[in-house]
Amino acid sequence: MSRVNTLPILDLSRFRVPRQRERFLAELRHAAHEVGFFYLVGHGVAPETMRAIVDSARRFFALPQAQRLEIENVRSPHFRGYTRTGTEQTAGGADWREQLDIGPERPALHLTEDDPRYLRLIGPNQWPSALPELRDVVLLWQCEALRVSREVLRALAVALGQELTYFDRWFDAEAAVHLKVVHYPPREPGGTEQGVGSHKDYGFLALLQQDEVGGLQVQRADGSWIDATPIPDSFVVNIGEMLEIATNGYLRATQHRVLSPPAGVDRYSIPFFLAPRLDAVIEPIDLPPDLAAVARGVTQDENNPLLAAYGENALLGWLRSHPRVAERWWLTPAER
Ligand SMILES: O=C(O)CCC(=O)C(=O)O
Ligand SMILES: [Fe+2]
Repeated sequence: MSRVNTLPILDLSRFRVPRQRERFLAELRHAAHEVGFFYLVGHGVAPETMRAIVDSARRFFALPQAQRLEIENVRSPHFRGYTRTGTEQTAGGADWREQLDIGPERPALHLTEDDPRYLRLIGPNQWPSALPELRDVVLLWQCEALRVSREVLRALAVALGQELTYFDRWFDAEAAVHLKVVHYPPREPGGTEQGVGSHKDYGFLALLQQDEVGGLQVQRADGSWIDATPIPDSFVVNIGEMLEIATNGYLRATQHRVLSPPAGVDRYSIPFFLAPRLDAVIEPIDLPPDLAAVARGVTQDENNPLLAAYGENALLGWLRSHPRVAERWWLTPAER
């Protein structure tokens, strides 16, 4: 097999043009099966919307630390809010990035002991009082990212021989979103190069807006890395673990990581994650025989078991990546 050096580029607008649709679907199927990662253009998100969120990110991370810490995620049982540099854990190491985690705008539920514990992930966001415009900018961007990623998911359903709306059974548009506004500070002399450690994403798919700096890398099957060099006005899309499970490994959830920018350079990115409902139990898709014949089975990683119930899977990920929130709100005294 030839060795790919760049990620494929897909133009989503071709999905809407009847004459181009079959060809687009074949390319999408190939990219999602072989690499699990691709650039997306023709998505229709206004350049101003993409620019506004990066501007807001710069302004937020330039606030005095005391103002960022007003909305620190340790104040939220729902893992929402600001994470300081070096406190998030991935692949057993600390990530050299700070971020704002934002989910669906919903009130917390009144829960009893008998409810599944992952329902406590539902709850309000925290917004910075020093930058009130951030909320509107982020919620508009979130709305667009949801529209685009749902269209990609629909295209994937068709590419897998299913109805356009196949994935809707596991889906609740109001609940399905999570995004991060991320700042990767420059590498420090003698410091770590781990912007974020190697990992796969949990949900159906991720849609990433990155600035012009670069640093995202995607792992090939032989363990080497491809640079996801920034392409202006594009998103980077990758397959999440739930699609790997649903397709018995026909689609690939690929390991990826970010290397810290060099001295003097800051990187900003906004990853968006499209997820099933928390209570969804993902079942295998009845794939067409030619696709089923080349499904590789689901990769089992003992550090990261793939569980069928999405909410439990997501919760384990949150607990692992944010130990301070876990300790404060989630672990019993015996577990601490
Ligand atoms: O910032 C990036 O380029 C990627 C971030 C990422 O993979 C993640 O947060 O899951
Ligand atoms: Fe990721």
